[in-house]
Amino acid sequence: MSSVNTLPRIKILATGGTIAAKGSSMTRAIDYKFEVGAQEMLAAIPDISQLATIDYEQVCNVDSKDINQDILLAIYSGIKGALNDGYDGIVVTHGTDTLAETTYFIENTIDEGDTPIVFVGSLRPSTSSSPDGPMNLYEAICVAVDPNSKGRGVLVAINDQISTGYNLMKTSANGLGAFGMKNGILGTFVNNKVCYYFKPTKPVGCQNFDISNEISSKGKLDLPIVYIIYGHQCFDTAMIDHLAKHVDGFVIATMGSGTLPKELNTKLANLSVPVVYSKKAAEGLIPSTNLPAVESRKFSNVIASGFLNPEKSRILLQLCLLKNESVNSIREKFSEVYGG
Ligand SMILES: NC(=O)C[C@H](N)C(=O)O
Repeated sequence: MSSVNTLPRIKILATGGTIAAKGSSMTRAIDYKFEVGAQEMLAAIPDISQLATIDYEQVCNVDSKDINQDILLAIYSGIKGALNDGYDGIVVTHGTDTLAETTYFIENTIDEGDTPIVFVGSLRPSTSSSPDGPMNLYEAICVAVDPNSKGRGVLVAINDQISTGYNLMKTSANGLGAFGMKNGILGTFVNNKVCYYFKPTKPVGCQNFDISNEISSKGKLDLPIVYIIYGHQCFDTAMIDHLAKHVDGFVIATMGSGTLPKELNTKLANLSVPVVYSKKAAEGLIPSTNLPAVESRKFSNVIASGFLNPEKSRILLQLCLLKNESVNSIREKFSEVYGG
């Protein structure tokens, strides 16, 4: 009698990160090499074959600090391809340092329909005395096969926590609980059981940019150049004049909730490129009412980031500029982030 395999089909896209790393000893958590491929990662969780039929693709094997536009596009194309191929779920293995940038980019550029897209990484390399990667990968696949994961946008499974990729933020440079942000935690695990706290919904402010026309026939994407500036005491505004020659836009991490020294405000607000006012603080938001002279619209190039931190503001501004949006339309997109 022939048996029909009815297990969900999952596609793994492996990109590297600590989850794919080997260190020189079991206590060494830096200076590792990215030597673990998708096949070896899956070999560490043999029980997964009872839950899903898995195919994999090695997109690259790098530290996430080295993810550039070409790799970002390769991840985007890998996800698009897996969606076209009708997989039931997609899991992307990725380094944690820039995980939130990739998940935010994918959330805003891919409409996943009913197919869960789940990112996963680890804080310890595979050679650690107790690596977290295998369990994190196992749980990410559990999320990808769970019907309750549909309609929630891009998800992240790390350290027994399911989060939205949109709100994700690495809040600690080390430690298993490195993704300790307050907003955007959707659920947890008990063993391999996925438990959501909420019914499916997408985070407020998700955009849906169709970038397919902007990808060249050679498969390249040239995103506009946006620099992030970090506000601090004794800021030398001459730096802005120098940088402004090279950019299509700026994001400024303001000192508080939109506050900057007067001289810096005046400098930024007289530039011909858009400037998004974001924040150094991990939590809280910048409403448009906190922008300099917003009532009179005197400074027409300044935009409030809402809840978005500088990295995410950079990506949203890049996508808006890629689509040649006016400053007013960019401001609208940012205001959707907090309903402002
Ligand atoms: N835990 C990690 O994955 C950190 C690593 N440096 C990366 O982002 O690739």
